[in-house]
Amino acid sequence: MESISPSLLLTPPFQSKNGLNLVFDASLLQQQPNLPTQFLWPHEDTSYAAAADELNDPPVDLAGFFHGDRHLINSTAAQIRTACSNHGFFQVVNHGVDLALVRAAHQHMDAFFSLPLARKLAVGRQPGGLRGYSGAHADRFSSKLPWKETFSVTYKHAPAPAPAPALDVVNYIKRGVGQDFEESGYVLQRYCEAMHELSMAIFELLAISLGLERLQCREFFEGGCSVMRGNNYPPCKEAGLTLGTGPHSDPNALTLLHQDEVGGLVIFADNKWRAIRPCREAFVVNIGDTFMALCNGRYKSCLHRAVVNKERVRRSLVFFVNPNEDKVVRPPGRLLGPTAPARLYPDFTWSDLRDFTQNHYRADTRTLQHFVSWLSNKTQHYSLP
Ligand SMILES: C=C1C[C@]23C[C@H]1CC[C@H]2[C@]1(C)CCC[C@@](C)(C(=O)O)[C@H]1[C@@H]3C(=O)O
Ligand SMILES: O=C(O)CCC(=O)C(=O)O
Ligand SMILES: [Fe+2]
Repeated sequence: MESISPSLLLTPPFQSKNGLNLVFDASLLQQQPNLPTQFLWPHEDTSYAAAADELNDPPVDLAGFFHGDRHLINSTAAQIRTACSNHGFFQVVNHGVDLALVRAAHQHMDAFFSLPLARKLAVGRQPGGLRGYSGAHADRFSSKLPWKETFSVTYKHAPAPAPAPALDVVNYIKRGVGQDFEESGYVLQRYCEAMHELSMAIFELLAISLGLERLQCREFFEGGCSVMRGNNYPPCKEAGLTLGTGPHSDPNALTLLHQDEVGGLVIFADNKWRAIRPCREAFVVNIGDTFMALCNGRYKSCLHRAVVNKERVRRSLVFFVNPNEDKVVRPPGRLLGPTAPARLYPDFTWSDLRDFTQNHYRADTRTLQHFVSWLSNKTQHYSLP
């Protein structure tokens, strides 16, 4: 804490129980002579990311799937099978999502992040919860802080014959941020609906690619509560010493991400860290730990991180798809059986894994393996960095 001036620390009522919290105000932090030590990441985490070559996998074109062309559906599923078996990452184009909606979602997130700090903190994430504002996660961790602020909302899909469309996102934003953000609420609600539709299409392709019934994965994930998050990564003079998001795999099942034109997403593929060149028309798709467990390790959960830029703010929109919290994650019979490998992971529910990452363990590159040992012995103690 010595390197931080008192104006950079939160004062009551915004302080958390565990004492002094850093204020994530990037322009004030940048006036410090050195990057505050809380934001330093180990050299082995920052060095590879900076030197990364680009990954040049061609994107997956979803046009054939949406036109119902059987031949193209099979070749698309084969392309997905290869990408997911190798590194758990691919990008999709011709995905049917209106690019004007994507642009609007970025703009409304920008408007939120431009608010005075006090208004953002008023909708601060509650301990253990997944929605709300967070500045560098400084309320949860005290070292290796990510150079970012995030705003997250939760979204549960209301199936078609519902009596009235669920407006959870609109209501949360109106109540938490203010009536003046009602329009943002509607835009982000529509964005979540579009992401939900796209994720269901991808689950169909994942099921085909695994040799399952086409609707098997889709049905498993219907009714889950997803999280939509805006990440705002301000510029950082000492970008090479910190990270926007540290190395990790996503604990949820599937992640759909849209990065802006600045770039900064780096994934681990073919034994190397590889930069992902931004593509306005594409969504990045990552397999997460829950899907890896569900398919008994056939598909890898993607290791990735985000670097920050020296001059420019970078933004990304992320949609984390989860199963319903009490659904048991167990590979379907077809992925087991006499010729398939034995079970790699025990049964668990998303609520177990969510609880683990929110209350016991900071998600990183080894979340799933630590989770498995924690499950077998819940008294095992983890300390947050
Ligand atoms: C269950 C979750 C935990 C995180 C948000 C969702 C899905 C991804 C996780 C996260 C993004 C992985 C990197 C570390 C993390 C702390 C972050 O940088 O935000 C993770 C999220 C979290 O715990 O809030
Ligand atoms: O911003 C990015 O490109 C990556 C963010 C990420 O990995 C996450 O939020 O889980
Ligand atoms: Fe991630």
